[in-house]
This record gives sequence, structure tokens and C-alpha cells, in this order.
Amino acid sequence: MTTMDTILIVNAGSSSVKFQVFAVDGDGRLRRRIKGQVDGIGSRPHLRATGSSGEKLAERVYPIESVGDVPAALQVAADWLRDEQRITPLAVGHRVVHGGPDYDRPVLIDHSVVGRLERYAALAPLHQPHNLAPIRALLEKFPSLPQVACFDTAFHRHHDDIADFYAIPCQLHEDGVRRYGFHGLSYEYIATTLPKVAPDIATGRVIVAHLGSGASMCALLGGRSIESTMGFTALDGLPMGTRPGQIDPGVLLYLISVKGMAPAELQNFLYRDCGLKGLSGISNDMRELQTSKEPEAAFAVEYFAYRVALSAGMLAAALQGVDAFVFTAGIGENSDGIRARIADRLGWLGVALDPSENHRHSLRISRPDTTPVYVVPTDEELMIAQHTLSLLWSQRPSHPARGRAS
Ligand SMILES: Nc1ncnc2c1ncn2[C@@H]1O[C@H](COP(=O)(O)OP(=O)(O)O)[C@@H](O)[C@H]1O
Ligand SMILES: CC(=O)OP(=O)(O)O
Ligand SMILES: [Mg+2]
Repeated sequence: MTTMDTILIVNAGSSSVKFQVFAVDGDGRLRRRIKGQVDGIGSRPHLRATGSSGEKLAERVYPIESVGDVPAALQVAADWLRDEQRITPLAVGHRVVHGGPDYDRPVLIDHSVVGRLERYAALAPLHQPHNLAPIRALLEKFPSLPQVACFDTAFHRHHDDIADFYAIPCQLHEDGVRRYGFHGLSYEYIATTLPKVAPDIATGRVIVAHLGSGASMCALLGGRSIESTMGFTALDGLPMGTRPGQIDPGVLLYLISVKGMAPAELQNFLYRDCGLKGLSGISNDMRELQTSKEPEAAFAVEYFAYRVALSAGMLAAALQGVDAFVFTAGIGENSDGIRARIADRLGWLGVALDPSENHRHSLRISRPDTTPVYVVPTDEELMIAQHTLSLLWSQRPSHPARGRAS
């Protein structure tokens, strides 16, 4: 690769499309050129992008009708990158939420890989179709452009059987009905960053809370995932923007048999109408709930904190104790109020926040001599860029695979 080669990274989440452009220099170093996102999809669509020194490149608000869903947000990002930044990448790395039982590591994409990944669309309907649409479009238009898929599930694929199985007949596990876990690129980024930012805890028992529009928690033991709150799909575990999190399957049977819900209707309900949105009747967006004066909004916020604390208890049991907590993603990185509410419920695990460090979003927000609590901004796109580069370089035997950002 030459000095000015760039790779584009695309991360379509449930309420945002995030993208980054990295230059790859001759010795395999990644240098961030552009970091952007279209967020607030379905609430307050907003394009923001910054350059390599953090300078503003774009800041645009859109009417909710013009960027009403993830495909529209992907189009906004693609148009901006092509027309205003003239980006013609040498390779594209994609976040793909579900890798199923087939993929435990990133893969170079071709038509047969896309075919396999399409099979998991029903297991991640909010994400997989939007992850695959740009892959398919680029494959059609630029068949020789290398594209790499990096999976949310891969980092969790080495869980013990006891964490991986459901208590259902084993044949279904063979058929792929397993507790996969998601947000793995985020947890992998945190696990690889802790030795640098918090070496004292990196080898210990760490509970990471990825609290965004989709939300989950992960138990890290020595930097490896041993347990997650999410399972077969990204519906399980914590309540999310529009997903309920853990729910008695009896509720679903009731909705089908008594309320007469059809499968497609039930899918839509579980992925789009529940969670903070369903509970509050106001919004899926935590920022809106926190500024609302309505009691239903306050209840949804408190409910979220309660469920995070309950799951912390479960993960502490999986780890047989806890040495530290890490908050990350949209809510975890930005809301000192939610972090404080969660921490208030974790006093029994030795947690006590320093209110001013918490308010400043410092790296370490706990009081001295209490269980350490950190805020570590995640960077799924950097993780994808590193995997993408490693995979491309590993195919060139004369070059060692490397990739660090600066
Ligand atoms: N300052 C903030 N205070 C509270 N919540 C915030 C803040 N900034 C972002 N969020 C919330 O973070 C969530 C989006 O997180 P993000 O990790 O970007 O989600 P996703 O990747 O799933 O689209 C939204 O619910 C948004 O309201
Ligand atoms: C898996 C998942 O829920 O992802 P996101 O948080 O980006 O919506
Ligand atoms: Mg996300």
C-alpha cells in the first residue's frame, strides 16, 4: 500500500450510522482522517463529522421525515463521503452484527459469504439487512474492491458451553440456537485498550456496560469475554431504545395466542415498539427522556438503571467477584446522571463514584479505595479498521500484519 491509501469503515447501528476513514501508511499504520456519524435516526437526525485534528467537517440537522431510517442515513453518509470528501477507498471494513455459528473472526467478503450472512437477517432484523445492503451494492459496483466483514458475535464465540447453551434440547444448539452475545467489537476494543489506560485492572475481572441505543454488558476475565447479557439475538438482556431486553417467553406466547399477533407483527413489536420507547410512551432516545418532565420518562430512566444493576449482579456471579466496572457507548460515555443512578445500586459491590470526576466524564470516576469505575469511549470503527488491515496484510506474505491508529 502507498502513503495515501485509505480504508473506509461502516458501522450501522440501530439509531446511528457511524463511519471513519483511515489513511494507511507504508508500514501499516492507521491514521484517522475522518470520523463521522448520522445519529438520532427516527428522533433528531444529525450528521456530524470531524477531521484528523478534531476540526469540524460537517454538522447538519435533517427533518425527521428525510432521514427516517438506517438506509436513508447510510445514503446521507455515502453521498457526503463521495461528493464532498471525494473518498475512493482501497478497501472497506464493515460491522456485521450476526456471524452465526460460521464466523468466529473477520472474513474477506465474496458472494458466497454474503449468501451465508443473509441467512442471519432474521436473527438481527434491525441490523443485518442494513449491514449487508452497502456490502452488496459495493460488490455489484466495484467487484474488485476488497471488503471485510467484522462480527459483533466473534469476540464471544469462545464462551464455555455453560454460558453458550439454552436449556432446550441439544439438537437446537447444533442447529445454531445459542447464546452468541453482541457488541463484541466494542468489548474487544475495550479489552485491548485497558492494558494501556488501566493496566491495574486489565488482567482482572471486569464488567463492561455498553449502554447505547442497543445495550448489553459483558464479563471480561483477563481480557476475554466469558459471559454476556445478550443471547441468540440482540433482543435479550438489558432494556434498550426500542427492545425490551429480558422477557418471559410466556409473554410472547400470550401475545400470539391471546392477542393474535402474527410473526411479522411480533418481530416488529419486539424490535421497534418496546424498551425505553414502549415503557415511556415518549421516546427511545435517552437524551429526550432525561430532559422530559413526564413521570413516565423518569420511570423509564430508573428502570434502565435498575436492570443494568441487576445484570451486574449476574455477571459478578459469572466472574466470581468484580475488580472493576467500565462504562461505554452513547449513554455510558455521556450520561453522568445514568452512571450515578447505576452506581447507587452497586454499593454492595464496593462501588462509590466521585461526583465531580463523574460529571467531568473522567477516565476514572470512582472514589479512591473503592471498586474502580472507568469511562472508556469505545471505537468499534478502529477495531474494524485494525481487523480489515490485518486481514489484507496477512494475504501479502512479505508484510507482517499490523495496525495502530494515531
Ligand atoms: N449526553 C447524553 N446523555 C444521555 N444519553 C445520551 C447522550 N448522548 C447520547 N446518548 C444516548 O446514546 C444512545 C445512542 O448510543 P449509540 O452508542 O450511539 O447507539 P447505537 O450505536 O446503538 O446507535 C441514544 O439513546 C442517545 O440518547
Ligand atoms: C447489537 C446492537 O444492538 O447494536 P447497536 O447497539 O449498535 O444497535
Ligand atoms: Mg452501536
